Amino acid sequence: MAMESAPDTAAEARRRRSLKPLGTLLPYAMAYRGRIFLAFVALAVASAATLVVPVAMRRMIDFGFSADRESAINSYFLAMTGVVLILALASASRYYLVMTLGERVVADVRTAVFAHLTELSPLFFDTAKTGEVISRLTADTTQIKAAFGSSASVALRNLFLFTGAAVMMVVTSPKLSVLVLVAIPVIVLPLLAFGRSVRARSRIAQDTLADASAYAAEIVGAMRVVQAFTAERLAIGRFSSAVERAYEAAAVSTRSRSFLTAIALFLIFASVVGVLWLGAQDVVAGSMTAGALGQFVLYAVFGAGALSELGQVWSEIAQAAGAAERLGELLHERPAITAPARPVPLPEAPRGAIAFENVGFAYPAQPGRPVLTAIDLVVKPGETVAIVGPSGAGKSTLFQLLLRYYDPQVGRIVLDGVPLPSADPKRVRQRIAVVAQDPVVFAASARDNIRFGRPDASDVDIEQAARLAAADDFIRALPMGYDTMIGERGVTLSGGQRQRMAIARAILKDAPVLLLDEATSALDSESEKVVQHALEGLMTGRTTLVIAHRLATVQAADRIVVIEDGRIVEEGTHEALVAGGGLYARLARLQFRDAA
Ligand SMILES: Nc1ncnc2c1ncn2[C@@H]1O[C@H](COP(=O)(O)OP(=O)(O)OP(=O)(O)O)[C@@H](O)[C@H]1O
Repeated sequence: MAMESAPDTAAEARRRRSLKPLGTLLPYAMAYRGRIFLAFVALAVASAATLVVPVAMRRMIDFGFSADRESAINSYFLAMTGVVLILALASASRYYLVMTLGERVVADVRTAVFAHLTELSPLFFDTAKTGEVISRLTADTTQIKAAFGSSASVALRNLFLFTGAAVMMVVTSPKLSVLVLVAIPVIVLPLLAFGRSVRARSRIAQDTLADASAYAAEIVGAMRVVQAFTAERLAIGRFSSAVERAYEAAAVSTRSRSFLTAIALFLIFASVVGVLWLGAQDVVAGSMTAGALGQFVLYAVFGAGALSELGQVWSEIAQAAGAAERLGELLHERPAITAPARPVPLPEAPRGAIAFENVGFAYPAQPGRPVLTAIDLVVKPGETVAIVGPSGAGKSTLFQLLLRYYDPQVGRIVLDGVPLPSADPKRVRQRIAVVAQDPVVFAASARDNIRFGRPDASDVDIEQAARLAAADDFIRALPMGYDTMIGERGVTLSGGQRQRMAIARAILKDAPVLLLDEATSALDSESEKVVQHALEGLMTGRTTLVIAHRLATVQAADRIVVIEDGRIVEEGTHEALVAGGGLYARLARLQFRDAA
């Protein structure tokens, strides 16, 4: 990943140079075999046409320029034009075929990686850096596009050209070819040695740039906070020094690149001049025609050009191999939670019966710290259970386990008679509707935001759900009603409005089990009443677990479960628990507004 800035170790460098990871992409490319074949044909034709040009030139020099051969001149030039036309058409076809192939393959890879991401468990996203994942999806795939598109075709074309030019050089003049053969290591070896250090420097430049972008992304997401603390100067200072570091690294890398260019140009052209000089002696001595020398030099230039382009392209392809490797890692990441080979079907006619049996759990990120201990909780179909407890007690974790984002290390959870690990997690989640404390709205229309609850719902269903959730009025008042874009790049909704959207979503989903995480802060008492009313409608006839922050909720619940430090410490009705004078009585006094 471009983000990592660890220094290159030898093993790392070896791995980097291996092209094996590109194999990951082979299946994606092979879906377009026909196009690859056509690209090869175009490539071969273009290379052959290029190689014909020096021969034609030699003939013109040696035989063409004499007054008595006027018609021959005409036909040579005509033939040349024909060759050049073929060259142009074949090159254009190759370019088109190869570039669209790159775009096509990368589009498929992106979709595959994204689809795979949606399958991964929350455990992966607990530890993965969002920026890094996004960079794999965008930057790494772009590198692959370059490799599949331009680089691969440039490499192949130059390989063709180099081989052809080398053969034709030997055919034209074996003696000069031997000289060139001696010159090649003199040119190539220093360039190779120097090229490696240039690559290392440009990698450092890339990494520092990634650091700067990561910092910018973080600040852009938190601009309000930065401004609230008037920390703009601090932010600018840190960003500009990150940018400066990136500039310094880029300047160093560019300096060594320019130096490399100078050396390469000098060595290559000095050798050409040398060969030309030796050849000129032969021409003077009469052992070689001027045309043959011209032809030879042209092939030598073609060959050298091809070789230097191969060198450049090599590093691009190696980079793409690195990118492919990182994408491969992502694609091979297995979700921690999967459906068993033969999942036990949940009983039809869902009842919504939930049982936590002696559940003990610690988040995989902190295995040594139990968050839930010995939780025994049976919730009957249709029952409403309020969960109360201090912050960090483990209330939301109960929901996460029920949704099977994680598996408990001890005990088990049973839904409608089926232990969760025996069932298909997707089927389990289909039976559960969630209204989160801070509901997410997507950058989509209000209608599509609600439709998220049930993708096949009709517009009528959606508006019905919105009415029940007391969201219909405010949605209709939006500039374009249900078609108003909300979320990022759209209308910003208030906390209470977002909650009602989420409730509408849950109503639309019409699942037998409802998980509510009440928000206290988002609502004023007026909208609280509206939301409460909407929720009551939603809760009837469903099994409901609600993390309760409101007195009204706990009073309406069939049962209250009090959690402290991951254990159930009290259980009963509001009145019984207040009378008991335990933790709940204390919490109730402190926590519930208008409790007095
Ligand atoms: N994804 C996670 N990875 C690691 N630890 C977590 C994760 N989510 C929560 N925790 C930890 O688990 C503990 C219980 O968190 P949980 O969210 O269940 O508490 P809560 O009772 O819902 O609190 P609150 O009322 O403040 O939302 C906390 O100490 C928290 O730091």
